[in-house]
Amino acid sequence: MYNRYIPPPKPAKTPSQPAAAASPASWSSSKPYARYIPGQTPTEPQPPAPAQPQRIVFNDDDFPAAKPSKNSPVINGEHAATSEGGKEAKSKKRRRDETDEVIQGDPAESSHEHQQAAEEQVPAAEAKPPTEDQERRPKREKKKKKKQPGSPGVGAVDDDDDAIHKRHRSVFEKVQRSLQIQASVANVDADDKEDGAAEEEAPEAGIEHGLEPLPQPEPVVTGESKATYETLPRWLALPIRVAADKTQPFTALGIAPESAKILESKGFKHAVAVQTEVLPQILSPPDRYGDVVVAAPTGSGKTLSYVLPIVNDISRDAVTRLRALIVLPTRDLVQQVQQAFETCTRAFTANGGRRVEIGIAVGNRMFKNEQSAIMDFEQKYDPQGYQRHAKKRDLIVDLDDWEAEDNPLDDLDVERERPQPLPYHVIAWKSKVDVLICTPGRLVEHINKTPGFTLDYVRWLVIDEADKLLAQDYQQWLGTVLDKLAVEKPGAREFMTTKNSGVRKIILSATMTRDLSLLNRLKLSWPRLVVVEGTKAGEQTLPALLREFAIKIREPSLKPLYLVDLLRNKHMAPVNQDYGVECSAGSETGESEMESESDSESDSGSSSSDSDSDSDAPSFSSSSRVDADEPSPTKRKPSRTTTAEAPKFATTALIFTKSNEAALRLSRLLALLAPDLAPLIGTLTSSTNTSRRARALRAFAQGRLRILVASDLVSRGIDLPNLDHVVNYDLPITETSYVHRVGRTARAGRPGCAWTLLEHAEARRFWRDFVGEGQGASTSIVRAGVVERFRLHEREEEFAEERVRQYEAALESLAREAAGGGEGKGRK
Ligand SMILES: Nc1ncnc2c1ncn2[C@@H]1O[C@H](COP(=O)(O)OP(=O)(O)OP(=O)(O)O)[C@@H](O)[C@H]1O
Repeated sequence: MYNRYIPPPKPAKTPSQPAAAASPASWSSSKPYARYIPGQTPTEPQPPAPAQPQRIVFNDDDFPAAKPSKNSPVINGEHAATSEGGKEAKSKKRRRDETDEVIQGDPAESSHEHQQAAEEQVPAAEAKPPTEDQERRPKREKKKKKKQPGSPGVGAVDDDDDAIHKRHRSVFEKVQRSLQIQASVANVDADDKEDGAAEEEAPEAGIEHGLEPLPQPEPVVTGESKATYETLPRWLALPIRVAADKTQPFTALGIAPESAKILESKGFKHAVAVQTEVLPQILSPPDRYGDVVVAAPTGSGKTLSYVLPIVNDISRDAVTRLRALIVLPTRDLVQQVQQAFETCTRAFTANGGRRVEIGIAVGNRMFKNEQSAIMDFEQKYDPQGYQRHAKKRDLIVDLDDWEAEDNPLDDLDVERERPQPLPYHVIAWKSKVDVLICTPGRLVEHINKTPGFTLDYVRWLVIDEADKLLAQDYQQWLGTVLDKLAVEKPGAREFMTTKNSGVRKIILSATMTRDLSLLNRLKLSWPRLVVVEGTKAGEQTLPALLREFAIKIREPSLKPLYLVDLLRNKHMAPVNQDYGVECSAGSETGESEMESESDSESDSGSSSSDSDSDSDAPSFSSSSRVDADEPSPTKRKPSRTTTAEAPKFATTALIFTKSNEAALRLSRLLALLAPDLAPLIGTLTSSTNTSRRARALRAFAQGRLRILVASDLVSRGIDLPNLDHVVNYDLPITETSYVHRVGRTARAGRPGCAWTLLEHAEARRFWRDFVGEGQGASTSIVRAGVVERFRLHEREEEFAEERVRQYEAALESLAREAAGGGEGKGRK
């Protein structure tokens, strides 16, 4: 900021004063700096004219090259930045400023001056500070002269000399102050370095150069206040909780006694926890309506909780129409749920209800065959409709001659393949099924391509394994289906047991998402969330009777040998009563040892495993068909391999690998390393064709296969009756995946064991993310017990050389087979 000084009125000058000052001698003064003197009036004696009479010019030597500065003020229309000559040049500019302009009071400028002045090294003796008035006066006078160019010069020159002196003093004073400040700053820095800690210096008295800190707003105080509102919708924040051990007779839940009796004969004596809450939510008229979301652990009986009420409802309808859509992520699950529906249908038929027709839609058979399995037609007399049809058909015939490649009416190909009506008749389509159980992709295909396929009458939509299906929206299936379900046809969606109409959605998973953006896509109406007690939002609860073990793999290159040893270990024993042996983990003495368990007596090679199974355990899985021509899994014989002696592998195990390829390879390697187990090993991958998979599952249920090597294809939903052991040969990627994998055992209130093989690099992740142990650990998995560390081998030297050689030979053999020449190619 520049303030102009307004001096008091100037006294009149005597004629003698200006003459001396204006003489040429005064120009050659020894003073280092001279001052611009305006042109003289013609009446006065003229001094020898300098080259540039308007201004004193300084030698370039005095001002080495300087960089332009944008802060430099404009002088005579020429920016100071254009002058060259380094810092001295700035001084020059500054001096010009001082003589040509009155510039005062700008602290920043003042600071700049200090620096310049310091560089000039002016003797301290001259540094007597003038008063402010003295300092300003010459400038003011100079201004005045500028305004009156013709005024006499001698007195003015004297005044100017004084002013110059004063001005110099002012500059020197500033230099002194500046030097003092620099010295004090340097001292502080030195002290700081010496002490190793910065100490607060008392503020330097004197000029602050306008560097006071800007006023700052008050710091925001971040308290630990809690939100006064719930971020989740009410139905999600306040679920309906049901105790895990709750049971109730089916009759108390609205199931007719005759049906309950049939269910009991199938092994379903009473409703288990999740069913006790979900059945009334769906069955009871008329106050209960709206959608139901179910989050309950693996193997807790979620399937029956929707199958029973849906069959109960539909069995009251007189006509077969597509009333229910059940969407599942895999074909194997579709077949398994089909079995559950068949079982329940029998129960309700016994009660006098209409037989509910069940259909499936998966990608493992010809689409045409599937179409004809779910849709039927009849000829209906309708002359007008026939006319319309004939017109359309003629159009198609004409188009047949049209050989354009991009025939815009190619869509009518579908029309061509339709059955043709009799004269004066039309084709009336009708559904052959009441319930369609399907994978999402195939469902969309039927919606788009199957003549007469309509969702107009659908009033139940079930999405099982919902978190998976929502996360991967195959062919935008959900949007397509919901759009179709939004179509209202009067009376089409009326429920038989209530006065309600519309579509009811049942959404289930053991690892239900709480992601609202995903749940919102379901367009739920009046939803209720049912959870089994103990499950909190975001938690994934493991079955209560599951025991988990972790095995350290010291030599990852020999991992398959560890697996063989685990399978042969005495702790790898039957844990379900079908085999007549209690859970044996940690129950035997021998070379293997449970690190955290004391041993107790039991014999994994118990002869009781030879006896026929006599369990009442119910099951409706595809692998346990109850067809007349096949033995019931609940009455199964343990195995053809079971003899009077102890079986080679008395228990059952499902081994998970990271990929299809890994599963196929491990399966073959196991057979090579343990030839005696080879006939008991099966493989389940998505690259195995569906009928083979179904055969393997059936063989497993019947005990002909006892070891299944699988990819994550079967990690969800698959119900393998009496599966004793799950082995994580490869560590799963997510907690959710772990929960589903190990949840293949310890189902429906039975015990089971899960074994995880851990290479060194995986151990940390496992204990931290899946178990919740160690620094920074956190897991969403909730377990009743602890994960036990299990040591397979006692000796330091785990595998004898001979075994390692055998292993290498097996690997070579595998490589030969992979190259196409091996014998074992194409096995199970
Ligand atoms: N009321 C019941 N009484 C006895 N057993 C039952 C009952 N309900 C279901 N089960 C049995 O429990 C087992 C697991 O049932 P289900 O497959 O429905 O579990 P789930 O909760 O769907 O598991 P996942 O989440 O793994 O799919 C099945 O073998 C089934 O036969």
